[in-house]
Amino acid sequence: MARRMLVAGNWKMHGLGADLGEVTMISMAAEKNRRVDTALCMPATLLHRAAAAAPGFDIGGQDVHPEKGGAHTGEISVDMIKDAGGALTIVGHSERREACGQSDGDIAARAAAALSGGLHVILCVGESLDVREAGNAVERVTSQLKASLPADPDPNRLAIAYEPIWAIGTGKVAGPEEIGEMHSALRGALSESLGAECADKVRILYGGSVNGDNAETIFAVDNVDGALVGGASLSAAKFVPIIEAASARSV
Ligand SMILES: O=C[C@H](O)COP(=O)(O)O
Repeated sequence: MARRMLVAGNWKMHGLGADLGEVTMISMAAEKNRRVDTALCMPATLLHRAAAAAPGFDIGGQDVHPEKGGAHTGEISVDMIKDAGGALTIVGHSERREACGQSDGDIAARAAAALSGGLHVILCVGESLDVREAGNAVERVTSQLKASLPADPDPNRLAIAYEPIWAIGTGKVAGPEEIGEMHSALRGALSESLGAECADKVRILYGGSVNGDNAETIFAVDNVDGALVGGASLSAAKFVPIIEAASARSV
């Protein structure tokens, strides 16, 4: 089936109020490219202001806690993201898995809370270089996905992001064959876990050094339904060409 492309940016620990002009410019470009869905996942300090500055697309968080509230220093809840104008959140990013020791079960709980609270979710999976070089990438990442999936997710509000850890922020991009093999395997894993009809609706994004020069090639790969973009999402000059490449695929 034809799935709408989604191009999501992740600002990670970047961005001050002075950078909101970039969000406004990205919003204007998103409004001109309505064939694709566009989103920016912001640091918590900018969620509210970015949502106000970006009527053209969705603003989201970079992680979410499974509980509604409580003594969880440094965390953010579903209601806090929504209250700030957010519509989605990332869960399971490799930088959060590593920094916070999050298990696959933790990720599933975070995704479940976000979906039941009405947010869209981008659930990240990906292998280290060691695993890739040992030839175990597909097995590891499909297992990671199955163990990180929430029960009975709404497939229209769930996207998976395949992010090989060795490609994040390194300038090394997985080749089209590697991406195609992994995305096909992830579609299969979704089908085994959720059933074919549900799996067919879930978007699978690629993330890892995506930029305006390589986006067209990546988006041409089967089962690639968009991108999760880090560094190149920080400026309109670098992010808008990726949105336009997705839009060109969606004609
Ligand atoms: O969340 C985004 C990914 O970690 C990719 O980051 P990158 O585009 O800077 O490689």
